[in-house]
Amino acid sequence: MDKRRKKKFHKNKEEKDEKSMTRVLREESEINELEQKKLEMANVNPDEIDSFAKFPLSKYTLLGLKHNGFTVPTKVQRQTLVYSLRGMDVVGAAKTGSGKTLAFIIPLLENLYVKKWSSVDGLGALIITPTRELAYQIFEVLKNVGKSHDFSAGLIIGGKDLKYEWNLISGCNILICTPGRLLHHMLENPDFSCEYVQMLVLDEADQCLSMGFAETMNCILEELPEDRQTMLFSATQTRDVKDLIRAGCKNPVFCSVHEFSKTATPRGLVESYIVCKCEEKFTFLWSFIRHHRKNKILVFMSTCKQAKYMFDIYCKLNAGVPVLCLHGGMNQLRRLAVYDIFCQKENVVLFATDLASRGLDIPAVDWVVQIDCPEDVTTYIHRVGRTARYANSGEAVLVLTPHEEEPMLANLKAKNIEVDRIEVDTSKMSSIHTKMEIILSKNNELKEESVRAFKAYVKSVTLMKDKKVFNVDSIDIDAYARSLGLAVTPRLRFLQNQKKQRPKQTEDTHNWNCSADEKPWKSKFTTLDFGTEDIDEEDFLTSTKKEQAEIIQEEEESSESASFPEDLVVSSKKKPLTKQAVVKKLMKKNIVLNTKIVFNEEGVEVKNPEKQQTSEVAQQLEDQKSGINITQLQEIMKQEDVIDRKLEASKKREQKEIKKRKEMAKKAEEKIEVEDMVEEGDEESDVDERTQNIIDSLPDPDKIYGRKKRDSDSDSDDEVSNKSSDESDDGRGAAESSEDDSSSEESEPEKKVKIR
Ligand SMILES: Nc1ncnc2c1ncn2[C@@H]1O[C@H](COP(=O)(O)OP(=O)(O)OP(=O)(O)O)[C@@H](O)[C@H]1O
Repeated sequence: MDKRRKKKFHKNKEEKDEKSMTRVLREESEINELEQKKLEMANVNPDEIDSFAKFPLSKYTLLGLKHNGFTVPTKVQRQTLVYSLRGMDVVGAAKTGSGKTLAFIIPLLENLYVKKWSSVDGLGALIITPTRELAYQIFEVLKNVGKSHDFSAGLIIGGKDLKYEWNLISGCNILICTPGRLLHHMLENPDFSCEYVQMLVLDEADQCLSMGFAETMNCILEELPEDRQTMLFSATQTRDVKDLIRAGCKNPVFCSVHEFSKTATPRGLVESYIVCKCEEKFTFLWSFIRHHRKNKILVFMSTCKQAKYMFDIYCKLNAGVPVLCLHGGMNQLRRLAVYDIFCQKENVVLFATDLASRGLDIPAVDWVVQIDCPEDVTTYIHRVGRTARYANSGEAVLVLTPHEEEPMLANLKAKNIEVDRIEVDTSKMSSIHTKMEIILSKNNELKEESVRAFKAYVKSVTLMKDKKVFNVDSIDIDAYARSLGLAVTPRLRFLQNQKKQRPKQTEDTHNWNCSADEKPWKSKFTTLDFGTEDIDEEDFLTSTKKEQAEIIQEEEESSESASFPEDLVVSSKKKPLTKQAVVKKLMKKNIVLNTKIVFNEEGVEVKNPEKQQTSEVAQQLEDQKSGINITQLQEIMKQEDVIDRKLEASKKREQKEIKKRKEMAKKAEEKIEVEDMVEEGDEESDVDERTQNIIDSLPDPDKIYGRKKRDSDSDSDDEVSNKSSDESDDGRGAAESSEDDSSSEESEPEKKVKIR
């Protein structure tokens, strides 16, 4: 290094040191100031704080808040920050969309800052939340608001190689995680340490502490140091002291912001319900979606299988609005991509399970439709809370069956939730059962999906805890199956078994066909009549028939013939094969019927391995340290689509080749048959010639035996002739085998034909 460069290097270093020194000094004096202000806050009335600047917050946090447009704190933020900033344990309860995320992110950043937490100190704060989408959303808020701070944050939500995450998360100061994945790291990663964790946040605390996560959470909580600050947040907060003790809360301040509010749901939310029979739900949904095509709609269903089926059938039905689905059966990339698309689009329908019911902050959702009755009031509150967030308005409609109506309304009323009944304009309704049936009759895969959706729903009703609301006997099983497009009602073994076990008495009391006196609510309201179809729908029906025919043709060409050998595809003309016959044929052809199902470490089924193929960008994403860039995700989805298309194209090419080969083989067979016939003709003349030659070479029998004797020996002549013919057969065989040899070199299909 020459002198000049050395000098410059030293000068730069000095400048850097000076800068960091001033920063350290400035931060230190700021921290002292903040500590002083925090002490004064004990006497402040939180309701009088009308700006974040009035809180003892660092410049970095205030900058982050300002950049993201947060200047005035919400009620839950005001009420909780006065305690949480002083390091106290807080149990926060506030309506959905009221800003609870910032209420825990701000104290988390501030308290680490005041403790001068740095990379060498390791993990300082943990945020645990029940779903991946929610964890991702919190991570984004943290990234944006904490931009000016020096902390490193990580997202652990599964779906990535565990070992790869080991080293990466060891340097993180803040971790946002789902319970399962966090425990995975705690158990399997020797480098992972929670020894110095200063703060624990449980978002959607009641769910985190619920039965479903009980074991996992207990293990996690055992590993955390007792001397820490704990913050619990939820719209439906737990009040169970046992839960609070389990979570490690010490003298927590309970901030129930909307405790005395008239209703437990947001002010800008218009809530209503409709009553219709189970089998009429999908007609209602179809008409609702068709009449709200310009809106963003979130439809909640009970099970993954229903959400998947609804999405797939709506893709075929063409509702005139983009449709999406979000459920636990999807892989992480798709889930996050769907979530992002739904956030961005203005008119779109999302079929989702309760996976999407909690915490998701989706902008501008116009409608929340609960096509299946929620499990309980808590679920209801979270589902409807996906609309009317912060200062916005929104609408929610709950679909109840006549049986569910009375008990569910009573449950809602008990929690201060009033919903108005709306009568549906039946003249604008049209049935889609027939359309669904047409599609299913030609699409086996979809039919199977429909069966699965049917069974899953009935099972879910059977398993619901609240037996007053949910009664499987109130469902007209056959009619419900029809409403899903099924021509035949699938067998429900679990229901039959259950019925066998149940005493007859209870069955009778819950019977759907009970007398009018036993159903007081039924006499109050008229049942919906979905008889009339509007013109719009009529047009739709004609157009879809054509489309359906095309779809059917395509599917028959691509899927069926591709996956089954020709003789197993039952054509309409042929006699249908029995199940046993199909199985026998499949076994003969060495086709494996039961395929292995592979699960990943998260317990999620790994679908078609081809589908696991990821594009380059996807692999880059896998290698990322933490967090998911949504623009990158979109890019991945595009590239994945290209790969999917290529795969599809190559499959089609393969099918074409197979078809071509078969045709060639057939032609070759025909050609050989013709040649054989020609050969036989030639040979016959050869035989005649040869026979003639032999006959010619023999002595004249007339000369030896006289005319009479020869006549009586006509049989032996035949013998000679037969023998010659045998010889000629042999000769033909030889000729053919030599032909075989030559043809085998020339063309493969011909050989196949010969062998067969
Ligand atoms: N102080 C604020 N000023 C303006 N907007 C805010 C403020 N605080 C939060 N918000 C906005 O309010 C919306 C809802 O916030 P958040 O997601 O934190 O609600 P939540 O109470 O956690 O809801 P849920 O119970 O459904 O999880 C977000 O879009 C957020 O950006």
